[in-house]
Amino acid sequence: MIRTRSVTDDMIWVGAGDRRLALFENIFPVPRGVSYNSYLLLDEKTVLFDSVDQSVSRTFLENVSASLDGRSLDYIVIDHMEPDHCSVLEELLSAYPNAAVVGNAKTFVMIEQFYSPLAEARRVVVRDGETLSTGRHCLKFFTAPMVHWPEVMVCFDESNGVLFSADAFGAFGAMAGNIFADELPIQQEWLPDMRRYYANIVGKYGAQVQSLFKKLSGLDLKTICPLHGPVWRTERDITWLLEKYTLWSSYQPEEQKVVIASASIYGNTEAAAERLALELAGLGVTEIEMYDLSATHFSYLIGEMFRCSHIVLSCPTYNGKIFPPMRHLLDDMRELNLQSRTVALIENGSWAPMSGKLMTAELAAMKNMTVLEPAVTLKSSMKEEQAGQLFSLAKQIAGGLKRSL
Ligand SMILES: Cc1cc2nc3c(=O)[nH]c(=O)nc-3n(C[C@H](O)[C@H](O)[C@H](O)COP(=O)(O)O)c2cc1C
Repeated sequence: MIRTRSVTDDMIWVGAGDRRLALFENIFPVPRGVSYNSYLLLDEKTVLFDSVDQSVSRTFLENVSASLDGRSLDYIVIDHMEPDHCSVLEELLSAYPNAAVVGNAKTFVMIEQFYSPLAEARRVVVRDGETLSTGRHCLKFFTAPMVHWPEVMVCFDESNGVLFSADAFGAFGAMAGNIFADELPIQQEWLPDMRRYYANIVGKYGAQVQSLFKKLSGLDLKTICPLHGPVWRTERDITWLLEKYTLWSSYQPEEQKVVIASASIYGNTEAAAERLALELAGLGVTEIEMYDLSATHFSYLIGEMFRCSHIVLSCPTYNGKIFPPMRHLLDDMRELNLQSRTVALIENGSWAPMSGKLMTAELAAMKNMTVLEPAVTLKSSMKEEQAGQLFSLAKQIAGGLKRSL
């Protein structure tokens, strides 16, 4: 049964959604599912842009076959070799024996690493800036190294302004019929999962995303077709999307807001974090998010940290170290290159509190982090006499927020 949608008059979305997957990359929760997008261009030559994950291969192969409607497949463009887009490659190659694979030199190295050797006759090697004519359409390829993986490239259709953007501009979440951003509640429902996807999957590579933007500047982008999530086709949506990506890739906060990352074993450190939130609220700060690190997957925190200008890290000492959930979060903050945030610290310990000093050292290894002084130190639990210290911290945060508003 065919389950496709037309994107342009001669290009079809032939992808599929997976709502059963618990963890994307076996690590990121996807409660709204995920889509694997693939697109078929029906020009004088037929071109398939990327493919899908094994889990949706049956739907996908049916979609391709029905959309080709008896025609043969001439090209399979591989913008990204990650298995969630390529694990059906061998099935495609045997189902369509005349199809040649279009990729760059690095693509073909990875094909051989993951799969069987590919005959020379079935390879079309493209370099950065090269074009391929398919009849009415002219496809231009731009390498985009480390916009997730080293072999990544994007493909711009010069004849109609469609950009096949690989993992860039992707999102977690499976679509239900409405595959276009202008049909979906993007700001209300999709934005948190777009940001979480960007921050956790591509966040580390802000500089590489910016380099890709430079290559694409001057192109008239009419439609953006990513490998996950909605297709973008209105000028207003594309402008909004590019603005978000400009902020995220330059590690600028989207909003003047506070996110409190609370780690706690028995609740005493958490109580102090809650008191800080109340002091902030008392000072007129309206948008405060607080998460328990043991109950919330770190990817949500990373998403929130890419959004918010101010971060509070609240954590007890554990065997002379930082309590492990916070350690994991700090590791990820550094790995994903999070930078240019203001951070306040609350530490705790019953005999030798160390978590504040250790968190400060971790933050010093990140770029342009401002740590507010002094951190609040608790000895087991917060006493009312310490309320003044939390109030001072809240005043510094609120003052900073107001200055940047
Ligand atoms: C397994 C374990 C190891 C701990 N290690 C330390 C430590 O090395 N230094 C210290 O001062 N406190 C240590 N503590 C004590 C806690 O940091 C302290 O009781 C703190 O108040 C707990 O805060 P909470 O109520 O937010 O969980 C440890 C507690 C546990 C359960």
